[in-house]
Amino acid sequence: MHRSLHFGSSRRAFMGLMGTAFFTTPGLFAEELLKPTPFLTEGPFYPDKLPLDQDNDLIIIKDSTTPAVGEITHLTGRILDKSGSPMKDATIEIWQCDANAVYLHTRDSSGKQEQQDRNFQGFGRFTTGSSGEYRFRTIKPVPYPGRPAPHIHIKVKQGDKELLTTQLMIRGFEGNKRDGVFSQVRDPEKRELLMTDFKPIPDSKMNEFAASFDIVLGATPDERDMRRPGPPPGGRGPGRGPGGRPPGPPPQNS
Ligand SMILES: O=C(O)c1ccc(O)c(O)c1
Repeated sequence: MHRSLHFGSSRRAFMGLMGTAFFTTPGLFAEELLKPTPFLTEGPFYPDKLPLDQDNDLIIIKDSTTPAVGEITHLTGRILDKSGSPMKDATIEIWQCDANAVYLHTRDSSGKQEQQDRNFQGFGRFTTGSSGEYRFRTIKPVPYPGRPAPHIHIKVKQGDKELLTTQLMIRGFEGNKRDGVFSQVRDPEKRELLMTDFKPIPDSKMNEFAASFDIVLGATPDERDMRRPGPPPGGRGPGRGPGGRPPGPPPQNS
């Protein structure tokens, strides 16, 4: 009793000393679980034809000498499991519209031939090594008609398994509050987990940005289910499971 009390108070003091590092340094304390990155819909524009160049540099297609239009952004981060261990051999895919709001999808680009930036790769892939780190060079996302929150679509796979589909938003961007898709994430803490700062890189001659975004895998199907609001007043209704979703496969967002 005395021992554990003593341990408790010294642990608190230790945590105080560690400050936020305790909470933000994954893998330091195995018993601390990280908050899983929330799911968000794939949206309608995962490329229908993948580009020939699928590398992690979306600014330059193959060995072109003309870069994409837009504000160059270095997007980096780690793919972690809930206990903070890096995930090796995880493939992260990103896709986003170009600086003129055109996706690499015929349903979007066919009516926008004039405005499409043909120098933007629109889609990229990176497979992690043992550090779990990933790295992309892309553009700072821009608003899309009907999507006032600029965003980068993300999918994480391991082998044939899709582990997470989500979207990354720009922290502090004014349009975030008006975005209907992002509003599917109601919990402010979860919204926070889908935003990061896009910081100007000091002294960058090309006014580049750096954005860091760690992805934590391990959301359960219920945590991924953003479509259905909580149980209606007076009960969940017939045939609904404890998560408030009807039995059967998880809903597909469109
Ligand atoms: O619902 C839509 O129109 C829509 C458009 C673009 C997106 O990136 C998206 O996720 C949804």
